[in-house]
Amino acid sequence: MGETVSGKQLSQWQNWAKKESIASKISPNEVDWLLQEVAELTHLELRLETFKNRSKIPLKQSLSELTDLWQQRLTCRLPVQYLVGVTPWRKFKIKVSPDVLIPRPETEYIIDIVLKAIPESPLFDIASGNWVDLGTGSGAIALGLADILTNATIYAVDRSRGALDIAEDNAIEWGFAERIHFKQGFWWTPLEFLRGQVNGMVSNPPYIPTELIATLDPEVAYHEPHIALDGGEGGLESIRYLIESSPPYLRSGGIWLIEMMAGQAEQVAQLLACQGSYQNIQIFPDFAGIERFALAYRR
Ligand SMILES: C[S@@+](CC[C@H](N)C(=O)[O-])C[C@H]1O[C@@H](n2cnc3c(N)ncnc32)[C@H](O)[C@@H]1O
Repeated sequence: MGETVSGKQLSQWQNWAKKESIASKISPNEVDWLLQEVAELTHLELRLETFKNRSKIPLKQSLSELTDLWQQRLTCRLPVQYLVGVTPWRKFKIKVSPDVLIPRPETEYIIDIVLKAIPESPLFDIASGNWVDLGTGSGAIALGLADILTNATIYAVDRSRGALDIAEDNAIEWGFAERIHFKQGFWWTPLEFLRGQVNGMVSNPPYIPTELIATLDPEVAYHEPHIALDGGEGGLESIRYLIESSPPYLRSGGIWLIEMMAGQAEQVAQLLACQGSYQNIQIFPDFAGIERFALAYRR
């Protein structure tokens, strides 16, 4: 339930939440992130506290509800994105819930790699036709593809019904409901009808070795869905499967592009080369210079 508070009251709450955050080794900037959503104040207004002298600030949730939320952040290490219910990703504000992986800033770059990869394909019509986002989660990659490939039809697959519900909401919110088709199932399985007709497959599959999951930050290990993280023993189970299963679906010259974990590039390139159906295999670094993306073209 919302309430209207004075700027002074909000500033007091902001200061309390920031102090508690610092004591819990959580970035105090996250408090402003929450307040941007709840109080509809800008990042700058919050940082400079220019709202302090306002007599009335409407809040979508009461201060006592905000306190409860912040306690969850501090004690349960619930990611702030799940508290707020949205996260920024490329030009989108994406709805998220604990049913989906929070789309990461690194993954934004996969859409730019698609743009770099398209001119290198021998297919003149590669930017249109059928494109696929396997393991769509919140639908972030599907939205990114629909945004840059304005004449393409996107098929977005996930095994998780909860994830697809969120992804569908995001597609509707951003006006892509007509061009993104959602399917529930195991990787390519719900897309049998697209055999030999896909121009591009883009995926950010689970790639964390099972044995490492318990060592991740509690925000990730306790709250993000393990189906989105767990890449099996060694981490390459899903990537290996995508390498083996994709050739029958891709047109000759079609794009195969995935995100992977630091340290997996050499093995992924080798698996692609040994499979025999791919050519022009390339590895791309993320903004930190770490090799995180593998691209190949169907022979
Ligand atoms: C790392 S998350 C990526 C989510 C989203 N694409 C992103 O980049 O933020 C991996 C996604 O793959 C889905 N997934 C895992 N195994 C799958 C399978 N066998 N078939 C289809 N989707 C699967 C998970 O539910 C999860 O949404």
